[in-house]
Order: sequence, then C-alpha cells, then structure tokens
Amino acid sequence: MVPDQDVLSISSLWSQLTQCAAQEKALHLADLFEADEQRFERFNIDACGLLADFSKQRMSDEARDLLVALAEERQLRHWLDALFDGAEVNCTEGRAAKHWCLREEAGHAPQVHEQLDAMERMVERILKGHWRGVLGDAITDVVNVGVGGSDLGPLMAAFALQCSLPPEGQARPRIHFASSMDGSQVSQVLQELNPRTTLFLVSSKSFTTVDTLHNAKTARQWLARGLGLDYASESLLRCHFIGISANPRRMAEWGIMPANQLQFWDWVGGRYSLWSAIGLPIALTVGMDGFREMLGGAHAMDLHCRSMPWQKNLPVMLALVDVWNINFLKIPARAVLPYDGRLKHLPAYLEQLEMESNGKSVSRAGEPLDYDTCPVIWGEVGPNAQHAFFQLLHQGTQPIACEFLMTARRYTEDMHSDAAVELEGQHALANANCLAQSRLLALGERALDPKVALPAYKRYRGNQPSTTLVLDELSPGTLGALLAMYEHKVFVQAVIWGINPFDQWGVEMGKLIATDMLAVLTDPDNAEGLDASSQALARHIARKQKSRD
Ligand SMILES: O=P(O)(O)OC[C@H]1O[C@H](O)[C@H](O)[C@@H](O)[C@@H]1O
Repeated sequence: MVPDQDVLSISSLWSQLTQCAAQEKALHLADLFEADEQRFERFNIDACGLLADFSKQRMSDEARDLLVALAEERQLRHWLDALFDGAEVNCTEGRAAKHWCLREEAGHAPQVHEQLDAMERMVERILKGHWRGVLGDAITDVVNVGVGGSDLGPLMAAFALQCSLPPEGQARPRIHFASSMDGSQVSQVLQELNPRTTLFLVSSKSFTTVDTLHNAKTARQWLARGLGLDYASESLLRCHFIGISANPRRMAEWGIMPANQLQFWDWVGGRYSLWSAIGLPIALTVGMDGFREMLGGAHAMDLHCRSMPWQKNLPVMLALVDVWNINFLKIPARAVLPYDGRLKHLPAYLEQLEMESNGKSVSRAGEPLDYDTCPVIWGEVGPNAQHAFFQLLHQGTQPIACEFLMTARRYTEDMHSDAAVELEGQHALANANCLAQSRLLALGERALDPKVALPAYKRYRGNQPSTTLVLDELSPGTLGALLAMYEHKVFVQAVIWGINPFDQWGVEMGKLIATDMLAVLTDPDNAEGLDASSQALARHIARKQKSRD
C-alpha cells in the first residue's frame, strides 16, 4: 500500500529545521572543524565500496537529528517498503517502479533473468566474432542509437569501464553513441564506419521517440546504400540491427526480427533502465560477467538502503543533506565534480536522473508546493572545472553545494606498462587537487598558512559545503553501488517532498508542440495563431532558406 502524505511545510519539524538553519547561518565550517576534532567520525558512512564524507556540510548534529526525524515523519520506512513491494508508487501513470528488480537474484526475478540470458547469448556472439554482417564480416563497431535514459546511462557506464580488459579470447568492438535529433552525431559516426562490420542497437523504451527513430532510419538508409540492399531487406535487418524496448509490437513494426529483440518492461523508468538490456553497450564493454558484477554492486546497495538505520544509510543521508541545503540553507545549485576522468559522463547522467525525477512543483495529490524541490545540477570533470567555473565557486556571490568524487586506487592493472609510474603520479595529483579544493571551499582563507591579510579581490570566504565520495576503485561493482545509491537518494528526496519522481509530464508537452512546429517550418503560412516570436522566427528561417536556394 502506498502511504498518504500531508503538506510538508506545515510540519512542526519543518519549522524547527527552519529555526535551526537561521541559528546556524552564522556558523562557518572552519569553526565547526576547530570546535570538534571528531566531526569526520560522526559525519561519514562507509558501505558497498564507497566512503561518503559529509563532515564538510554546514550541518550540526542537531540539524542532522531533526532531518532524520523528518524522514520518520514522512514515513520513509513505509515508502521504501512500498517501492520494494512493487506498489504503484508512480501515481500519475498507475505503475510500480521496479528498477531494483533488475538486479535481483535469479530465483526472485525469473522474467528478468530470461532477458539477461538472451542478452548474454548476443554479447557472446558479438564478442567472439560469431555475429556476422550480411556479407560475412565480424562486427567491429556497434552504434547505440537512443536518447535520454536510452543513451546517458549506457554511455556513462561504458565510458567509465572501458579500461577494464575484455574477457579472455574475446575482442571488444568499438562502441559509439548517437542521440541528438539533428543528425550531427549519427552523420559523424557513420563517416568513420564500414557498413559491412557495423551493428546498430536501436534503444528506446517506447520505440516512439522521434529523435531515435530518425537516427535509426538514417542508419538503415546508410546500410542499405553501402551494402547495395533494399531498405526493407530482411538480411540487412537480421545482421545489422538489434532492438531494445518495452514495446515489442513497435519494434516488430519497425522491422526488428523477433530473434533480435531484447525486452524490458513498463515498470522500469527510462532513466532507471541501464540495468536492463538497455545496458547492452556496457555488457559489450566489460563482458557479461562484468555486467552481472555491476548488477551485484547495485543489489548490495539495495540491501544497504533497505536495512540500515537512516543515520548510517548512504542514500538516505545523501538525500537529507540535499534537503537541508536546498530547503533550509537555500542553496540553489549543486556541482558534480568527478576527479577521475572515467566518470566524465556522470554529471550528464545525474542531470537527467535527478532533475527529470524531482524537477516537480506539485505534490502527489496535485497541490502546488510552497517549498523548493530539485536544485540545478551541473558538473564537469573536476580538474578541468578548476580551470573553468571554480572561480565562481570560490569567489562568486551564490552559495553552491559541491559533490566531489574520487577513486582511492587506480592503474593497478597497468603496473607493468612503461607509463605506470607517471600514471600513478597523475592519479595522486588529481586526488590531491580534489582534497585541496574541498578544503579551500570549506575553510576559505583560513585554510592558508601562514595566515596573511589579503586584499579584497584575493579573499576566499569559504563556507561552501561539499560531500566527498571516495570509491575504493572504479569497478563494475562499485559503479553499480554508486548509481543505485543515487537512484535511491532521488526516491528518498521525493518522499520528503511528497512528489512523484517517476513521471516526466513536463517533457511530454514539448514533444507534442514540436510536431505542430514542424508543420509551421514546412510552410510558414501554418504559423497563423502562434505567438509573434515563433511566427517571426519561422518566417526568418524560411526567408534564409529561400535565399540559399
Ligand atoms: O527510451 P525512449 O522511450 O526512447 O525515451 C527516451 C527519453 O524520452 C523522453 O525524453 C523522456 O523524458 C526520457 O525520460 C526518456 O529517457
């Protein structure tokens, strides 16, 4: 059963938290550390190969206790039970949200494991060179055609794990991604590839997303031309296309052979789908054993989240820290800063996971909210961001929360390579920079020694809060745990705020009106009735196109 929820801002705990924040506003992180040498001991959690340090958050023990009480008041235990019991937590679409079920063991999820086994058979055929193009060549390149959740998760994880060695006796194909609807990516990817040795994965939960269908059509035409076959050729479809979707009927209508279809289900949200066959590019990167290891890491985090008390619970504390920053310290943005370049695509993945899930302004009951929900999230590889937007973090006018990610161990497999010593040194350099930045952001110029008087333009006020996440190492297992942690964190926040994190109606309207706009661009006379700006822009574009003709 899905529990009921009252309006949040009239809770007495909410008022206590507001008062607590008002009192603590004057506190500086440097004072908190000076006053308490044990602060780190009380504000860190170490679980599932991840250490989270919350001690550089501007949070007292009192604030933390109140937040934990708020989680209780918001019936977090019941909500987690509802999620893991498969109740209809997605109320606007009348669906469960069972992405966690994708990482359950075989006995608990037979349907899931049937698809994993089908996926494994395909992965083996491709990696062993048994999957052949229509002219008999082994596959050297795989292109994932998808967008949103059907692109960002597989892209991020496949990139993060590409340093792991391919399974013995298997050759990993190069993996490419094409998502953008304007065709710029697909055209560039196709320029480099040979149609005889290229396999396309058409990944789309709905199999109706125009971006993906247009890119897939372009790919199919390119193949047909390059191989001298008909667009409708069965052998072209059999040898060069795999479809991954929750809509087998649409896949079949498009031309994907039943044997080339991998399926998942309505109860997996697009942005939560990398654990399903949507993760095929990840499995092609790390092999199926590696993919199962990633599922195992995520499953360990599911168990952690279900069983640990809130204060020792990684996703729950991460969520409560964010609630504190957003609703009580009024910090409007969070920067995600990985100091390991393999996590380069994590910020974009989290932008979708968090902002599409919790960028909401009405409660589950349809009431407008009078408090903030998801902050603006953006990010970049930390060392590069230092040379770009860190100036604003250090000396800008706004408070920003930061999330630093780093790996304790790296380059261990490369120890025999000539560059091993240099690479180890570079890893240490990146980690040193990560620790230095979080220290300077927290303490400001009080981190400097000796303490000297600085002119105004050189001053660092500090007191910018941050969380540091340290992965033991970046492996399929720790990556799985990290991503499941973020998924549950998003759910916990949604429970606190009383919103549905599993729909995305704000995106739907944009898709609808884009169809009307296409008619306007085809013939600007259809612009009648539109706002003046849209009409003028459509006419301007038409004029420019005519002048080119
Ligand atoms: O996987 P698809 O059905 O093609 O959907 C791709 C994407 O479409 C929309 O933009 C949704 O907002 C996303 O949540 C989704 O991931």
